[in-house]
Amino acid sequence: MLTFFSEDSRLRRARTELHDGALVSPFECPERIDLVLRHIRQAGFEVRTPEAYGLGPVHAVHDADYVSFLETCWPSWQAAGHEGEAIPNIWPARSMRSDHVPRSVSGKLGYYALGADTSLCEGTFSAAMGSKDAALGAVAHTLHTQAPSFALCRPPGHHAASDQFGGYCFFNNAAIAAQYALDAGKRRVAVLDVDFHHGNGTQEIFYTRNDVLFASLHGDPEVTFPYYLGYADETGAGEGQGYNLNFPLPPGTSVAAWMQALEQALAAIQAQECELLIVSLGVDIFEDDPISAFTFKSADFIALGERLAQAGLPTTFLMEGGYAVEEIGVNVVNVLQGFERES
Ligand SMILES: NCCCNCCCCCC(O)(O)C(F)(F)F
Ligand SMILES: [Zn+2]
Repeated sequence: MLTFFSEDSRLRRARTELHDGALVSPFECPERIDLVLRHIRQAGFEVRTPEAYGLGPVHAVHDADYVSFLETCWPSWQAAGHEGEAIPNIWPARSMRSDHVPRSVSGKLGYYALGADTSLCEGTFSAAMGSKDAALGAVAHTLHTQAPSFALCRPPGHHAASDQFGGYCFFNNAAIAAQYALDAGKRRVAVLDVDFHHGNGTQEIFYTRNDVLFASLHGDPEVTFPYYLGYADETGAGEGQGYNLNFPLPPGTSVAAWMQALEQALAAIQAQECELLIVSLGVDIFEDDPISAFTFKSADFIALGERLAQAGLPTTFLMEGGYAVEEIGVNVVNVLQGFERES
């Protein structure tokens, strides 16, 4: 399967992540790229550098002030004399106001941040630009040829909302790709999120719209990040009512139960006559993933790819999560090869 990847993805090399009360080396590290690329190349997939699509497709999804913040935060943080990486420690929490963006970079940081797990640092903006270009290159290829494609997106995107970063995400690659497809003439696009964590950002971006059907299978937010979105009663609003489907599943969910939820998601995608399928492919549903709690074995990823091919839609896969265990490369390629064999 044709793979798109931008070397700019390597430019974000955060040193710290606030995890379980300590600053640790980030789980979402550049080495993930090499783990996946090695297996992609062993599988014989062509790897193509995408063209630079600029900020237009980003502004079609994200607010301009948020994009400007991402571009200027790191230099502003350094200019303010802060020693460490840019990590928020105050938010417009419930008791505060959120109709005003403070002038200070510390105030802006909390305003635009979902949480404190994602440090901003040198190269973050450039890497996010490379990541969304890979997504755009892949979806443009699928739109042009009907053939499936894969974008090795890093950093990931599905937690990024219209004006918020977090969960290792800055630009919502899946939303940017979906909007690009709609602008290219598709009447309805399905975004299927199979990452262990709920795609809160993708949900927020399309929540009141019926031209994107968002379906997500994920760890129950009662006990799983991002905790505050991803419940089954979130079904869309206004014109989007019925076009948002959440399938929260308890930690330890069997693959059989997970696949049953997938059947429901695919039935809805078929019923709503979607013309393109974008898969937010997180392979952190793997049984050995260090920060997740589902039970996929590597062979189950083949079955996942096969089942998605049976949906019969032009399909673009975008890399989301999956952490530095050797198997993430095997698991990604298993999905893509399973899909290709079944197509
Ligand atoms: N103790 C719980 C710590 C949770 N920390 C943040 C987890 C972020 C997951 C990111 C992801 O896997 O959903 C993505 F696909 F975006 F990369
Ligand atoms: Zn995840």
